[in-house]
Amino acid sequence: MTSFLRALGPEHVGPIRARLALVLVVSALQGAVFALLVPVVAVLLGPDPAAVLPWVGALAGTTTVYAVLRALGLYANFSLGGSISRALHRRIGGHVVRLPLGWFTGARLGELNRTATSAVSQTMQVPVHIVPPLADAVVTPLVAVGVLAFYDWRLAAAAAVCAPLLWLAFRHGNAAVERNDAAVDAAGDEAAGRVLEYARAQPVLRAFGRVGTERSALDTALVAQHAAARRLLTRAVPAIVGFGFLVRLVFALLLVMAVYSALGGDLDAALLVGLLVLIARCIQPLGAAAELGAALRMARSGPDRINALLAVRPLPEPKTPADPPGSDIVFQDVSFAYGDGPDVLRDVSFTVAERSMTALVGPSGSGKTTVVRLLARFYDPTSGRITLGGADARAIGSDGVSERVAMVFQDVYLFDGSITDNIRVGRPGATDAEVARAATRAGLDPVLAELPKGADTRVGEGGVALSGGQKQRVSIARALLKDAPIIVLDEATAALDPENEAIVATAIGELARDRTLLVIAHRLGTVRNADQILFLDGRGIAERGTHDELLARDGRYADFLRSRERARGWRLTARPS
Ligand SMILES: Nc1ncnc2c1ncn2[C@@H]1O[C@H](COP(=O)(O)OP(=O)(O)OP(=O)(O)O)[C@@H](O)[C@H]1O
Repeated sequence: MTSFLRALGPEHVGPIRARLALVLVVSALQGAVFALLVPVVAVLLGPDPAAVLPWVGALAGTTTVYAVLRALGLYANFSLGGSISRALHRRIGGHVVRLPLGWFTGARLGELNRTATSAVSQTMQVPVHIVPPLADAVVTPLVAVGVLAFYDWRLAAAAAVCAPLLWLAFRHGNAAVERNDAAVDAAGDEAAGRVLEYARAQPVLRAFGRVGTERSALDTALVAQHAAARRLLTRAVPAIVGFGFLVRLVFALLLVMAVYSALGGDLDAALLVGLLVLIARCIQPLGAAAELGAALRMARSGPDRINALLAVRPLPEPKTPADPPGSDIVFQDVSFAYGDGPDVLRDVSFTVAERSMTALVGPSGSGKTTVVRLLARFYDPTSGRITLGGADARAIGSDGVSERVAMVFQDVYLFDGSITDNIRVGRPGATDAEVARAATRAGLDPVLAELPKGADTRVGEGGVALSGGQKQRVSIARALLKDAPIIVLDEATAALDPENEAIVATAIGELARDRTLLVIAHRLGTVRNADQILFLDGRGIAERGTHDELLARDGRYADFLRSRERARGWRLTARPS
């Protein structure tokens, strides 16, 4: 319950407690209605049936109050369910937008998807569909035992002795679910992640003729999920059925005792019938307790999952963000590791002067992307500091950094909307004329002229597909519109056709003008033009200098270029003077 209330947030504690109180009152009233059946039946079958009227009145009154409160509870459930799911979606959404961009990896997206859908619905189930019948299962029989005690202490004592036994069986069922539920959940996460991966990897899989799912990671994950669910069922079902059996055994015992007392003359026959009615009415709700307990246990993973997400700490943000005018970049003794992994960068220091171009070069996995992620504040460094225009990125804050830095990546995400909408992502308040100008400067006009509705043509899902070079031009148009002083550019590794290549190069030249540029360089033309090249090797900067200086040194950069030259036809010559 604590985990559930924590997930909902403090403003829901009051309403949920009130709902819980109503549930308990309704269950107790149900017990009272059952209990009143005892005197009604007993008096009706006794020597003076006319004396039943006051009991019938009490039964009718209690039943009316019970029915009204039960109906109110059902009505409250509807609005409670809706308000819980709205509150949880707001909490999750409000939190996720504050998380560092580095948090959003592929696996995390699968997790987030499950948290926003099944975890929310599981959490909603608890007060709406699980707690009310569980309260009936526990409170109603307790009231019945109280009534038994009033009429026949031996029957009540027998019921009280059996109660711990039932409790143990209930706990046993819950423990069986608890032991296996975490495994089912983990297997579900793995399968959800693999489904996403399988969908994303379709081009690669098909290219290699891997059309089916047999022997794939997805297949393994689905089989594991199936096995985990079967294990849960095979462990939990016997425990749940066993509990139901035990409940019926206890009631059979009470029935035998009651009949035995009646035969011995210790219990009035009419009262016996009344007590039998009471006992019989309690079997059904109590019998469902184990199943509901298991459902409650399984639903707990919902709030647990939401709490785990809410516990991910956003990056600290300044109260009054710094707003430096400059756009030079300084990395000062920056070290960084992903989570508990090894250092990807160690004591990295470099300066990118305002309006200059720095190229990041290095083998795959050497840390180029990590450098630009740190610059864009996807993460904060583990130690050291990064300054933009002289102010620490942490003092500028995530929003301030994002305003200053425009990113042009090779895998451009296009929303399902028009090209204009997609460019306007760069600056949502931009006018149509500004968007059109950015499109022209990014070399998009020839593309738009070919499309049926020009810039209003829908792209992305359900719309026309753009080529890699065309998408990159949309990304450049976004950056031009954003007009940020610092540009981070990840050059396309995939070869573009010569025409596209020339247009993209011109558009990038347009973007780079008067701006500070940090480029993950894959093209010889770029490294030649860079004011500074930083050659990374997976720990830090192994070499730095201009293309000519580094070639003259004939070190690792020159080696790297030679291997590239062999692989791709880069020509290794110093810049013509
Ligand atoms: N999200 C992440 N979580 C954990 N480790 C990561 C993550 N991203 C990158 N790494 C690791 O950090 C190291 C540097 O990766 P990075 O992506 O910065 O290299 P890169 O030079 O950009 O590589 P490439 O040229 O292949 O894109 C690699 O060992 C990589 O496995």
